[in-house]
Amino acid sequence: MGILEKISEIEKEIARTQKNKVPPGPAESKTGQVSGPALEPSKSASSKGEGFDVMKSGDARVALIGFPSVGKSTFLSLMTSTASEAASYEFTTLTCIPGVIEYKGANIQLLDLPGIIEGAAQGRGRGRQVIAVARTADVVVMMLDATKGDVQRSLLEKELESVGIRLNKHKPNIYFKPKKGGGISFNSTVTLTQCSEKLVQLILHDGMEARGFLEPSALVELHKQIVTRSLWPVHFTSWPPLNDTCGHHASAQLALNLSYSEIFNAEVLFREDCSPDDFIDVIVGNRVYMPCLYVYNKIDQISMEEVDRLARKPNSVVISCGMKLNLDYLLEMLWEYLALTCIYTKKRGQRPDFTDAIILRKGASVEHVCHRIHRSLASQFKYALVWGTSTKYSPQRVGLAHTVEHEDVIQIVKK
Ligand SMILES: Nc1nc2c(ncn2[C@@H]2O[C@H](COP(=O)(O)OP(=O)(O)OP(=O)(O)O)[C@@H](O)[C@H]2O)c(=O)[nH]1
Ligand SMILES: [K+]
Ligand SMILES: [Mg+2]
Repeated sequence: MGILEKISEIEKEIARTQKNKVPPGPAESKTGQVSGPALEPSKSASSKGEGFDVMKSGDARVALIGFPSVGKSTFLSLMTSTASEAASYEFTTLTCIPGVIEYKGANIQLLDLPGIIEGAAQGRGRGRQVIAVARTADVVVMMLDATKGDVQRSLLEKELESVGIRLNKHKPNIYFKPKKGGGISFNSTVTLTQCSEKLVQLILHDGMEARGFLEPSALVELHKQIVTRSLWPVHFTSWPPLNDTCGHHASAQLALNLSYSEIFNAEVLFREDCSPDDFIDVIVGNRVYMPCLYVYNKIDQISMEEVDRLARKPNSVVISCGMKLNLDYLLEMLWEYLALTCIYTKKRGQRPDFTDAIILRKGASVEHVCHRIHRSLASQFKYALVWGTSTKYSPQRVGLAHTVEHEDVIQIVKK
């Protein structure tokens, strides 16, 4: 097959599998002025912003995480006007290289990073710095080599998990409050299929409480979880050692000691059917819940069946940087995952200005809007009128603390 035929084949395949996967209701710009990405690689190599302490800039930050030589730098050079050196040898990139994607009027900071490998979280290579940068991102793009995607993906997921990064998960809806006394009060507003009051107590209490509740296989699993999440403030011992008990002594008496700080008094309310892992995340705290887009690059190297399989995976996009395939769709998905809030302003007696959106992160307030318009506006602020989904009535008078929502229209009234 010639190269052009191959490209058209892949394009057809992508059209079949991916185009209809776009989540409903994308945040279309009302102006219709969709500023496309700069697809031409830039010649001007920028040496600015090297090292890992890159200033946050623009409306959102996306970090490129992946094994060496999956095409992260090639991607940055394609999507932004920054050139990042790409080469066929591993660890070409040694620092954090920032670029900017201009899309729908937003400036999205894209960070090219060194490749990471298994053991990154323990400090292998520059893994620790890379993961620290990933923690600061609004969305992680996990770039994978389509020819070896699945293995790389699960290894990297484990690395990120181990430092408390939770991908494509929301914060578990569990109310948890340690108390001075009164024991453990446990309640749930939904039917629980993975946790029970007993298990919650077991997780909160110290060692001996656990005896008899857990099967050896469950203990082995628990132990694995604790070991893989090395940052847990959890101490775990068992006797006999778990390796010996695995499968052999099904009825062995196990002494389990699991402790964070041995919580005996707390209020626990499950508002969601969470797993024991989710609950432990809540106790430990300090977790980062982050959207992640899995991007399989180099699909020019794999069979059509494989393209099809990868394209159908959840949270996944297939691309080829080499052949510039499906990059527009990737941008659309990225925009969805960033879930930015676009606000339109309106002057008194005039129609809203839909040509110039103010782009903010989710959860932004009227005060954030003011700061975007003018530095001193918040100090002169009297009230604002808001039309849109964030208010009960349209318009509604609101104060600086009011949280705006996507596509709200706002009119600010000064003192
Ligand atoms: N066949 C093919 N090769 C690609 C594609 N994208 C990138 N490459 C090649 O893959 C190699 C590695 O690309 P880089 O952009 O340096 O990869 P990287 O992930 O930045 O690598 P490190 O910085 O070393 O971690 C280069 O030889 C690229 O030309 C693609 O879509 N198809
Ligand atoms: K490389
Ligand atoms: Mg690179």
